[in-house]
Amino acid sequence: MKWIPAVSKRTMFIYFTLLFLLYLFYALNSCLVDEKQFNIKYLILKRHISNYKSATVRFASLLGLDWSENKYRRLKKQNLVPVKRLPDALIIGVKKCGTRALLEFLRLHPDVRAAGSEVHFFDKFYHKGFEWYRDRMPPTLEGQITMEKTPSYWVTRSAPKRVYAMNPSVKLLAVVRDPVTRAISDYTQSASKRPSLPRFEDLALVNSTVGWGGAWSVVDASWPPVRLGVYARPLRRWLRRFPRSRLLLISGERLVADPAAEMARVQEFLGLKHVITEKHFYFNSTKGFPCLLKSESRPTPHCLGKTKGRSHPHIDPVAIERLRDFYRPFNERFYQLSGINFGWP
Ligand SMILES: Nc1ncnc2c1ncn2[C@@H]1O[C@H](COP(=O)(O)OS(=O)(=O)O)[C@@H](OP(=O)(O)O)[C@H]1O
Repeated sequence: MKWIPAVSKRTMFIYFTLLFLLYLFYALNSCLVDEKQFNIKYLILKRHISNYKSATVRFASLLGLDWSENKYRRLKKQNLVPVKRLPDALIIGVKKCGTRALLEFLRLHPDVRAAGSEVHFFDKFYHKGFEWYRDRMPPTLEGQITMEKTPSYWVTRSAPKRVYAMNPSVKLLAVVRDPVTRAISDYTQSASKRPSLPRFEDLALVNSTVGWGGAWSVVDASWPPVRLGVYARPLRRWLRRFPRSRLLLISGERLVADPAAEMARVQEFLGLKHVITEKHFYFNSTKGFPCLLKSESRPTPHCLGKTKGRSHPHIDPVAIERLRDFYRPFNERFYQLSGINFGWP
């Protein structure tokens, strides 16, 4: 203990004061937080910072009255730790109308997080329960929207009731497209998996093997690619459970022709800040579709996958005309029910 007298009382006092201040700083456990509690990307991955230049930053003490709480719980209390939640919004359909494009475009928004693949909870896996469903969702911060898309919900009879049971105020989105093009797109997908599939015309029209334009050529309304284009029926089912204001119908054609304008409607509907604009898209003339300049997963320009925006086979114009005649009254009913004239020929 010979060294003690070498240190003056004054120096000891300074040392202890410094030590105490250090302890105090640790105990306060201060950290920088984004006041708008925006998102994991900003706080954790440190991406998209440019989007939030205006976000104010403050020191937030994590010191609460309950000293027993650890730092993780305090962060969680301030909603700074992402947790898995049931969806706030669902893309319920319609198959081959542009549902993937809509989801990928929405994912550009920092306040939207979505399950990557189709979950099929309300049609195939409902028996697994809501905990199973929640577990399929990406973690989100408070204020972020959790989403998933499964186009078959649109035509699943029990889906409206089941979705309502999960959350009666969930927001629903459905993309619709000219049912004739939709049917061809649906057929093209099947034909890509089964090259031996008969011609579209032979499946869409019955008794149509001899010459086009024969009076006997009738549309096979039971063939799924045709049946799915009768939008009025499923719409009526959804509207029995949900008010019209809770369902946004998106034009598949406009999503291709003017993605930014359509995404403005979508962001408005979801109560999101208008972050997705023209500057996110470019038109790829080779593909013939709008593509993304960058996204969450890729920093360089890219289009949706090979299976989106396929070229369609040539279809006999007479078969097209038959289908148009078939759909016309159903389309009219759909326009009436939805209150929107999509202007399909
Ligand atoms: N930006 C962009 N890029 C590529 N494709 C686009 C885009 N926007 C809409 N579409 C149209 O989306 C059609 C596929 O629809 P879905 O994504 O709903 O298909 S699926 O039901 O999930 O299989 C797809 O149908 P096909 O053209 O038959 O491939 C496209 O017409």
